[in-house]
Amino acid sequence: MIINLEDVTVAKNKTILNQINWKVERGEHWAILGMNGAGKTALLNVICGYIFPTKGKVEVFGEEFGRYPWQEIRKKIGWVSFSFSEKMHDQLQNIGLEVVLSGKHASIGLHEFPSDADMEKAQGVMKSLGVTYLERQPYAHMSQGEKQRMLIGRALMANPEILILDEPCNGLDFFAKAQLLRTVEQLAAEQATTIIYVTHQVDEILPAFKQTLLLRDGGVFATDRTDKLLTSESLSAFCRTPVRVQKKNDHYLLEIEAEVRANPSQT
Ligand SMILES: Nc1ncnc2c1ncn2[C@@H]1O[C@H](COP(=O)(O)OP(=O)(O)OP(=O)(O)O)[C@@H](O)[C@H]1O
Repeated sequence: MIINLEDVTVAKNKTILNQINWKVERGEHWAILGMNGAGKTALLNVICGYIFPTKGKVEVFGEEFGRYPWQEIRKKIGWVSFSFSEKMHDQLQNIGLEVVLSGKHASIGLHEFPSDADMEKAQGVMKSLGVTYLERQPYAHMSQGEKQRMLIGRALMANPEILILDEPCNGLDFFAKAQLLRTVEQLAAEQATTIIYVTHQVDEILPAFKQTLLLRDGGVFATDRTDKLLTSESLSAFCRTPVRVQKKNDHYLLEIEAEVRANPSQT
């Protein structure tokens, strides 16, 4: 078990997370689907030890929160967040290769001359993400989609045992999104790393994410195999509104029933 949450509750002036139970086995790939304000970020913060649970037990890599130095746990987790890409001001002048290399020590710039082995690894990571062409390009001049892939590369440089992709398609146009999803799909197929993909969007949940957690109002609505959860019936209950889910070319598509009724040609 790589993550084990038991009855985790976080209460501030309101209940943010409510009795979360969730178990992740090493090597599994999970999607976390939830609307705005469902508690996705809070849940990630609990796992990474930035928010203390009010009640319940948090175990990561078999260690219990409160009984183990969590900075050691964090070193083994790569959390790639869209909001982080906005905060990378210090990386702006760095070229792609330097951004990826800096992930080895989770630093902003490069403080030491990289070894040949590190260079080789960074180049390998960039190749696997399809961004070799960005090795010499300043981060500042990259598109949003390229920056996102660069940040994934940066996280991979530290050999994380858990890779968290936190809404990585935010702000991407449909082409960049398709490209990024292809990269994620490939990553999930090739890497032994446990990947957690956090999203609002059903169509981003790729076949490689075989397990899904539906998070609603700070609580676990359901956890199960993705193909069992991403159905019209279960997502209608989850969304509290009739929706229709279809699978096309391995992608799930969700339509709100009212829209379908307004345009019967789609049925
Ligand atoms: N420190 C805090 N104090 C009080 N309320 C908080 C705190 N942090 C988060 N919340 C609230 O908890 C709820 C869950 O927030 P969270 O950011 O985890 O949601 P989310 O699922 O990540 O949403 P989004 O998809 O919009 O990013 C929200 O209603 C938020 O306002």
